[in-house]
Amino acid sequence: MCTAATYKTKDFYMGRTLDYEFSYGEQITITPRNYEFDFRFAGKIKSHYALIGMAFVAEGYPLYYDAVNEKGLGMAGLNFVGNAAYEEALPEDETEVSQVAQFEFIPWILTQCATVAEAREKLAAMRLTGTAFSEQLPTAQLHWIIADKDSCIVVESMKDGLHVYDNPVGVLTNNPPFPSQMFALNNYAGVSRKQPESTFAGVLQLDAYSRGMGGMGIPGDLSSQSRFVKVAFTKLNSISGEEEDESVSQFFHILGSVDQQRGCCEVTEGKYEITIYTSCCNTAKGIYYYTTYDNRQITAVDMHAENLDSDQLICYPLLSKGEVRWQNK
Ligand SMILES: C[C@H](CCC(=O)NCCS(=O)(=O)O)[C@H]1CC[C@H]2[C@@H]3[C@H](O)C[C@@H]4C[C@H](O)CC[C@]4(C)[C@H]3C[C@H](O)[C@]12C
Repeated sequence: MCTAATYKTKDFYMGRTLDYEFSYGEQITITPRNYEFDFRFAGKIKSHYALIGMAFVAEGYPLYYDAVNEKGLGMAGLNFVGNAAYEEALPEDETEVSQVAQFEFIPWILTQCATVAEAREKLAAMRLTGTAFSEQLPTAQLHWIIADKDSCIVVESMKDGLHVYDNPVGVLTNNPPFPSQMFALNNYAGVSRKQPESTFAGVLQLDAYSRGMGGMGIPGDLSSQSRFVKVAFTKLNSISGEEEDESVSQFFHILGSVDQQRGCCEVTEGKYEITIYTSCCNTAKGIYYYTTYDNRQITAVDMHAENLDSDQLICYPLLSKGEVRWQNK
């Protein structure tokens, strides 16, 4: 499972949890402006917006899971297994629109678009193909969240075509498709951050017998639908200061509400999904903050500390070993 969320204070933040039972060896990856993208069908882009995000670099190519660009547009891919369906690639002379392989989708949008509005224009003129990166790295079944400080959309490529939905909640998890996720929020219309009132039945006077009963009724399991509801409630009720440290701290608490602990979700015999990493990107400043399962200390990489006019990828391996800060020895 995975969860993505956006958060706005003085700046705009976007991030995700990556829940899985193994890691591909992903790294924080900065793609500077002059790294040449050689798209499978859409040709080369030599000069473009710079990106920072999490990617598995294969054969020198950044296979992004989530990223933001220097203009403040962000995007993340989350599993959509069983529902994702892509187009067959057509010969060039049989289509007028750009064909983009699913593994190229994040760089295709983020190298060229500064806003969600511009991304929408690209989406209206493209076919997303199921082309695999390689035999060893087959097609990933994903859907995507794309956001800037003003709006957020979800893109789902399904058997009946490419859907682009407004996302007023700024949250995405996995299955079912986004409209069903949104619809499920109706079941929680009565939930409140306040202590519950006794409205169960007129003949009964029920007691709010403990503090902390705000949010009563929100699901707590790790299913995708439940995480959607939980993180939407947490994010939309979230209160924090506006400063960077307060915003980043709060963001990790929002995604922490759906953190996945080893042992709770067995995906195959003896294999457990865990939150491998959690990210939070300040989209205005190009800073990628992250924690890992064993390293709860927030670590950060700033894209603007690098030479963004270079043509070489810049990678930082995840610092995944945690440290205890002793106070008495
Ligand atoms: C497994 C990841 C999604 C995690 C997630 O959503 N978990 C939920 C599990 S569940 O269904 O709800 O059980 C996805 C997110 C991004 C994906 C990667 C990116 O799309 C980049 C390439 C794309 C290649 O086609 C396959 C390898 C790959 C490197 C992908 C591997 C894997 O599918 C990733 C890492």
